[in-house]
Amino acid sequence: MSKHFSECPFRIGYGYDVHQLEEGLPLWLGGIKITHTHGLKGHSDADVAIHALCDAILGACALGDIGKHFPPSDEKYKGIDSKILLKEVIMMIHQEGYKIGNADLTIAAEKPKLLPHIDNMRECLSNIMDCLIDQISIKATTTEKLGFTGREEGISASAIVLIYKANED
Ligand SMILES: Nc1ccn([C@@H]2O[C@H](COP(=O)(O)O)[C@@H](O)[C@H]2O)c(=O)n1
Ligand SMILES: C[C@@]1(CO)OP(=O)(O)OP(=O)(O)OC[C@H]1O
Repeated sequence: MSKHFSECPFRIGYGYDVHQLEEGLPLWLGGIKITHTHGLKGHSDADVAIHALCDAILGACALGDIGKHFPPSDEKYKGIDSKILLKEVIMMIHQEGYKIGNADLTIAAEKPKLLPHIDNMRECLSNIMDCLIDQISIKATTTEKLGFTGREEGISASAIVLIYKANED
């Protein structure tokens, strides 16, 4: 069911997510698997960066959040690849007539070093999001050993997204 949006052709959205680190789990971040001693725990593959991004995109369209569309209580999402969820979210905004303008993400992780993986993540996400790599920015930061990210208990991610109304012809 299509919603009635305001006349403004641009909308922005913000998303934030946290997942706990556990030894021995695979680490999925920004759609790619990264070699590390610990991975993130969740009902899905726990890709915290994709989850923040999905929430930002859904937020831009006032469509709720990922938990509303893909409930963690539903067995069908157990272990699911978050790239599948992102693709579904993109389809939802396309249905409303919107496309991705740009997205900017920050991942807070004490370890591992993410810089060598950032461009692979951007390429992976831009392919799913039907946009160019330069429309996706991903940054990494430590939290200087402070807080739960600093103690390597978890990783957080935040995302901001601009979407625009695409021409109908
Ligand atoms: N997991 C991380 C965290 C940070 N980086 C890169 O290091 C730079 C410095 O980090 P600070 O937290 O000291 O500001 C940061 O700008 C990133 O380029 C990283 O690669 N992986
Ligand atoms: C991705 C979903 C899928 O069930 O589960 P989790 O991996 O637990 O992730 P979270 O960010 O806690 O919640 C969102 C859920 O939609």
